[in-house]
Amino acid sequence: MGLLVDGKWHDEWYDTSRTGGRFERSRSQFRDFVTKDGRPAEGRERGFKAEPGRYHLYVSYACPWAHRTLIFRKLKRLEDVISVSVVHHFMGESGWTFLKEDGATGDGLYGFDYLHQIYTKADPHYSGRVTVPVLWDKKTETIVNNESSEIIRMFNEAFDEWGDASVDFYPAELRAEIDAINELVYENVNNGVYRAGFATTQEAYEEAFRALFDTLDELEKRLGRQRYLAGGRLTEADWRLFTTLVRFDPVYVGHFKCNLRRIADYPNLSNYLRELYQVKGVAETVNLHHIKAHYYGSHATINPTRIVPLGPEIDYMAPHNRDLLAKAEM
Ligand SMILES: N[C@@H](CCC(=O)N[C@@H](CS)C(=O)NCC(=O)O)C(=O)O
Repeated sequence: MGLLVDGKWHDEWYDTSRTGGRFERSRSQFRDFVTKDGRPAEGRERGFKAEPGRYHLYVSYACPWAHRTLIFRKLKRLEDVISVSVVHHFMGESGWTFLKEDGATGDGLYGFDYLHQIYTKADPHYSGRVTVPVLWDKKTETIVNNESSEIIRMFNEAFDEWGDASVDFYPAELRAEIDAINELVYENVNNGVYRAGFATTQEAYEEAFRALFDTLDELEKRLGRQRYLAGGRLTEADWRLFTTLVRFDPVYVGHFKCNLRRIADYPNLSNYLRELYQVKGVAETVNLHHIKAHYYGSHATINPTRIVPLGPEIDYMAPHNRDLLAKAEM
């Protein structure tokens, strides 16, 4: 685990000394958009035109943020349009690597050994964390964007000429609702589990833990009234929650000490999780081996023995009861 400073790799764990033991996620730095016409998106500098075969995605199967982009690529039928490389699940002193074993693909473009080489190829003076996902432009050989919430917005519409235009996870009439849910879920759940797990003081841990379970309790109630987070229609908000829920019982309960309740203890959340898992194509994007091996194996400050627990036994393919709640007409 480390970061680049002016293009040089430094092996360093997160510094929580100036934030009272609180983990603060750093802001993603590459923020341009691929657009249908190639003009820069509002407020962004560089323009990138949507073209089949031009873009490449670097992901980890372990990472919940990268997982969002894999789900969108799959459900928008972009697998032949956007190519992918999968990093190895172990993130050690060199950060994410392209070690080609155990389901990792290696770097399909340059044959690099480390993901940080992709960042310095884009910007030889880059300073900051080297994270997945990365959306790479093969034509200009640079990083377009390394912020998952924006990459999924591009996948949702920019490539519709080649993908499935009938699928829209961010419909205009639900945007305000989706944005509000995203904010709550990002802060307290998606990032909340990390804030609990990476906290280095009791106080910081408890703060994150309480906000996490208060929010899960609230979501449980919401899902008792409606089928999906924004109502009767499956949206981006659901996929963003899904990638945390699917990792929760196998990893966050134990490794990140998020153990007040398991998702299995929440009837609505657990049925909802199974429904999403069973959406055609989604199970193929979930790699529980990479997920468990990454967290338990890579975070030596939290799990120094690096032993990966064998349990729990979970059947995400077991039937769910969400048909009891109406699905909106699409
Ligand atoms: N805001 C980013 C966060 C991505 C992120 O933090 N990814 C983690 C893996 S789950 C990572 O690559 N961490 C490496 C590091 O922090 O050094 C996004 O959503 O795309």
